[in-house]
Amino acid sequence: DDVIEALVGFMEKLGPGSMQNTPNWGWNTSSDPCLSHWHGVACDTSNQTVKNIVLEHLNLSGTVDFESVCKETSLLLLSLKDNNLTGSFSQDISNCKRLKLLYLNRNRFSGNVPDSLTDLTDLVRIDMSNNELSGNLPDMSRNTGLLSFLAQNNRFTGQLPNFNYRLLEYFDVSNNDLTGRITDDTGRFGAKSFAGNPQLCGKVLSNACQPEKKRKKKDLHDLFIYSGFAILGLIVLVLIALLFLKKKENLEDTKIGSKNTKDDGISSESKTGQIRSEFSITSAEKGEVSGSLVVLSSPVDGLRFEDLLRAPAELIGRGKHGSLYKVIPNGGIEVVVKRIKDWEISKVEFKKRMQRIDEVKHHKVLPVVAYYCSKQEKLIVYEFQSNGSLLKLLHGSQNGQIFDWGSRLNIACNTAEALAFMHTELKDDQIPHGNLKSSNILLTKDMDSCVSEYGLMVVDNGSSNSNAFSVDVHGFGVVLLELLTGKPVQSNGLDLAKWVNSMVKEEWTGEVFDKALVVEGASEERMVGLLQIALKCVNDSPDLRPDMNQVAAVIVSLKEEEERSMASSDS
Ligand SMILES: Nc1ncnc2c1ncn2[C@@H]1O[C@H](COP(=O)(O)OP(=O)(O)OP(=O)(O)O)[C@@H](O)[C@H]1O
Repeated sequence: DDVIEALVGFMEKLGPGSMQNTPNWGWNTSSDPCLSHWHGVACDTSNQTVKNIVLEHLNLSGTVDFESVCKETSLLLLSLKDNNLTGSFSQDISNCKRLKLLYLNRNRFSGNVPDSLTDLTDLVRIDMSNNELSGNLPDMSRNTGLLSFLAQNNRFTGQLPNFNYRLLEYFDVSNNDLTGRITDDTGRFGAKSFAGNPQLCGKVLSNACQPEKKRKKKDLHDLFIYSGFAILGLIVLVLIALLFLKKKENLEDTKIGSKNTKDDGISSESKTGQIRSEFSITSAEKGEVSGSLVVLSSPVDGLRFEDLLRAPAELIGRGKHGSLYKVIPNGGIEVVVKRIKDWEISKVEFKKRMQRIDEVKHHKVLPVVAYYCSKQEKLIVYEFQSNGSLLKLLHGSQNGQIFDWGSRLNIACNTAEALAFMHTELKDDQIPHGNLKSSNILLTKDMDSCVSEYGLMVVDNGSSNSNAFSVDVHGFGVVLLELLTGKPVQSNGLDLAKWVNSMVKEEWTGEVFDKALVVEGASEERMVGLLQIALKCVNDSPDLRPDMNQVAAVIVSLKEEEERSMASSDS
C-alpha cells in the first residue's frame, strides 16, 4: 500500500491535475497498479511488483519525484521521454536499485545529474539527451553493464569523464560544453558522438589535443624506452652483484671457483659482465646457477641455456605470476620464455610436473619446448605463436577480420576437449591448468587454437577435498562468456558472470549476446545452449560446477548440431 501511495504521489507531481483530467489512467490509491492496469504500468507475471513505467509523449509538465517512484524498488524500466518535465534529478534516483533502462530525453530537465546515478549498477541504457542539464557528467566507468549513454544537446560542462567505450553500443555527448581529452581509443565512436563541444579535443575531432602529439611520439618509442630502463636497471643490478661476488670471491676463492666449472660456464660469463639477456640476473645475483636447460621437444636444434642467455630478449608481458620474454635464439625460431620467480615449489616437484605435462600430450595444448629450474627462478620455454591470443582476437583491433560464430564454437570445443583430456590424464597428479583465461588460449599459424601455460600455477583452493580442477572449469566458463558476449573481463571474470546472470534472471538473455553474432544470424538456440553450460561452469560454489568431460560433451554436441544445420542449409 505504501508503494501504491508513493506511486500516486509520483504521478501527482509528474502531471499536476492529470489524475482528475484523465481518470481512465487508473492512477489512484483505491486501485492496484497491476490488477487495474494503470496506464503505462507493466508488472511481473505474478502481478506483485511494478516492473515498467512508460509515460511517454503525454505533455506532462511537472517534476519527477524519484523518492516516491523509487519506493517501487524492483522497477526495471522508467521512461518519461517526450514530455515537458522540469526540475532536476534528486539523489534518490539511486533507490531504484534494479533499474536497467532510464529514458528521460526530450524534456526540460535542468540542474546537475547526481553522482548517485552511478550506484545503479544494473543500468543498461540511459538517455537524458535534449534537456537543459548542466554541471559535470557522471563518471560511469564502473557501470560495466552500460550499453547506451546518451547525453547530447544539454549544457554539461567540465572534463569529459572516462567511459568503458569498449562495452558501449551507443554513446553521444555532442552539443554540450565539455572540456578535455577524448580517451576513446577503440575508435568505435566518431566525431558525431563528441561534436559541438568547442573545448573538447581528440583525434576524431578536427581539434587534436596539443600534448597528444608528444604522447603519440612517445607511444612509438615506449617499448624501447621501457626496455631501455629495464636494461639500465639490470646493468646496475649486475654490477652490484658482481661487486658482491668479487668480495665474496676474495674471501672464499677456492670454493666458488670449483663450483663454476660445473655450471656450463654461465656463472663465469656473468662475472665478465657479458649477459645480454635478463633471465640470468637472479642467478648472477646469487652467484648460483645450478642445473641446466632440460630440452623436451626442441624446434631449435641443440637449444642450450647459453643460447637463450645470449639471444636478445624482449619483455612482452608481466603477469601476476611471472614475466614473459620473446627470444630468438641462434637457430632463428622465435620462442617465448616464461620466467617465474619465487615459486614455492621444490625442484624435484617442478621437474616431475614438467615431465608429466610433457608425457600427457594433447595436440591442442602448446607443448613445453624446454625448462630450466633453479631455486630462485623457473624458466619455461614455448614456441612463439605469431597470431596472438583469443583475448586479442576478441578485443583487439581486428583489422576488419570477422570472428564468426562457427570459429567461436570451434575454439570453445577445442579448448574444452583439450582440458577434459588433460584433467583425466593428470587426475592422479592433481595438475590443473591453474590460470585458464583468454590470453592463455593462443592461435597457431593455421588459426587453430591451443591452450598455453598449462600447469604453471599451483592451485591452492583451501580445503583438501575440494576439486583442484574446478578452478579451470570456472576459467573456461568465463572464456565462454567472453566468446558469447564479446565483452572483456575484469576481476577474474566475476563481473562478467554477475552481469550475464542478472540479465538472464530478468529474462533479457537476448541482450547478452555479442551484436556481431546476432547480426550474423547465429543460431540463438545454440548460443543459449552454450550460455547455459557457461553459467554452470561459473557457479560460485566449486562443487556444483560440472567437470570438464561433461562440459566438453555438451559443446561437442552443440558443434555437431551446428555442422548438421550448416550441411542442410548448404544442400
Ligand atoms: N607462446 C606465445 N606466443 C605468442 N604470444 C604469447 C605466447 N604466450 C603468451 N603470449 C601472449 O603474451 C602476452 C603476455 O603473456 P603473459 O603470460 O605474460 O600474460 P598473461 O597471460 O596476461 O598473464 P599471466 O599468465 O602471467 O597471468 C599475452 O597477451 C599472451 O597472450
